Order: sequence, then structure tokens, then C-alpha cells
Amino acid sequence: MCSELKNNENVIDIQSLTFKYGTRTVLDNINLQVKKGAFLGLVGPNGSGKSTLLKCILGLLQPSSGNIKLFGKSSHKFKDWDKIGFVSQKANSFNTGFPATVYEVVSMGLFGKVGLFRFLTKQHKEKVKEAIELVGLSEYMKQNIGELSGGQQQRVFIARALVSDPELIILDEPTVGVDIHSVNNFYAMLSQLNQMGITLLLVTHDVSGMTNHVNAVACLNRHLHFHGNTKDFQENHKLSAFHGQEVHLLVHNHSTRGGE
Ligand SMILES: Nc1ncnc2c1ncn2[C@@H]1O[C@H](COP(=O)(O)OP(=O)(O)OP(=O)(O)O)[C@@H](O)[C@H]1O
Repeated sequence: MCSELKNNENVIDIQSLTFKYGTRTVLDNINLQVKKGAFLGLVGPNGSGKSTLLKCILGLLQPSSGNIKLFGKSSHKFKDWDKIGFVSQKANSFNTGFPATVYEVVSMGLFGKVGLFRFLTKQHKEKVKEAIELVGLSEYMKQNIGELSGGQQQRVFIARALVSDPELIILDEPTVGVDIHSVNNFYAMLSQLNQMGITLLLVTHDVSGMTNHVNAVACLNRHLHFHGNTKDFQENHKLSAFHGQEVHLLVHNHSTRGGE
């Protein structure tokens, strides 16, 4: 699926990035590299600049200074947006009362490639089914999305991102509103996608939930305070320095089924 970049190459390369809203600096000299195959958790307190950083990466905001490269290309010259899937908070991304089946919602992920109101080919239809299967929702294919649980709905949005064969998926707080049992399964599914070679950047407040699944963590609070592997992240002194108080991580080694 993801063959163009070698394993040690950067999917995202952020160099000396500063972003200001007016005169207020909310991102200050950020340097962050996300390697191909990484599953990076980006954490930080409210207002620390996480969404702003994502918007800069996605080309929705222009940095005040610094550079962002996506797949080795400057973000302002980057055109292969098909390579990047984006899954936002469920509540912000979709009106779940919308009368559409799981199959229809996932098909929408192909509109960028196929065009709106064009017919899907047999291969496209197979692709949609494959994506739904990958997120474990085959039996819900014909069900209305509004009838699914929060965790299942988020899986639908992942499948919608997967149909265009992205090499990187960026997730902004995808577990907000998802019950605790479904969250574990949701992370396990993300790990599976990562093992298939998809690079993942997960923005979350759920520090304890994600720690067992991601393979690297970045801590943002206007500055990048830490970027490294989960083992180092779990050392309390790093977290203390970051949050200004002692933080205890809950690390769950079991996976709980149910709740979906
Ligand atoms: N459009 C805007 N205009 C001015 N200031 C903004 C704007 N959007 C965000 N901010 C401010 O920039 C700072 C960073 O916001 P941002 O939304 O990036 O943080 P965040 O880490 O994603 O927060 P949260 O976890 O609460 O979603 C905050 O102080 C916020 O108030």
C-alpha cells in the first residue's frame, strides 16, 4: 500500500514552524518529523496549539514562518492530497442524523477521485467493501449510520478515509464521545492499520488510552516539549515538566471487548 518512501523517510517534516493569530504566537519554533510507518500521538493541554498545527499541516493555515514538507514536498507545492486521510471529531465532521447507510458514507471518500454524481465502477465498489471490512463493520454495511454507536461511527469515518488508499491518516480527537470499552478496540484497529504500513498522526487528550498503542509521542504546548518513544514518555519527570504537575499514567495491557 505505502511503497514510495523508504522506512526512514519523513512523511511530515516540520522545520522551525511559528504560527501567530494576529500578534499572539501559538506555535513557537516547532521542529517535528513523522517518519513513514510511525504511529505518533500528539498530546497537549487545551489551547496548546494542536488543532492549529494540524491546520498548518493540512494547508488550511499559512505558517507565519518556517516550512512544512509532506512526502518530501513543500506543503504549498504539495498536490497529492489523496495520500492523506483526515478524521476529525465525530461531532464536528458529520451530521449523524443524515439518512445514509454505512456503505454510502464510505463511498463519499471516493468523491475526490471519482467525482460527485459519477457512478462507481466495480473496482470502486470492491474498494468500499474492503475498507468497511478492514474496520470490522461488514455486517453493518446497509445500516443507517445514525443507528450505530459512537465507536462504530468513528470506524465508518476511518473507512471513508481508507477508500482512497491514504499513506498517512491524521486523526483529531477521534475518541471524543466514544465509550471507554469501544476506545480500546478503536485503538487496536488503528494499530492494525499502522501494521499494514499506514502512518498515523493522532491528536488526543486521552494520554493514558493511547500510550499502549502509539509508538511515539509528541507533547505540544506552544513549544514542542517532548518527542520520543512511549517508554521515555512514560517517565514521570518528562510528564511533570510538561504539565507542570505530576502525572500518573494508567497503562492497560489487556484489551476489553464489548461496548460496540
Ligand atoms: N481563529 C483563531 N483566532 C484567534 N485565536 C485562535 C483561533 N483559533 C485558536 N486560537 C487560539 O490559539 C490557541 C491554540 O488553539 P488550538 O485550537 O490550536 O489549541 P488545541 O491544543 O487544539 O486546543 P483544544 O485541545 O482545546 O482543542 C488557543 O489559545 C486558541 O484560543
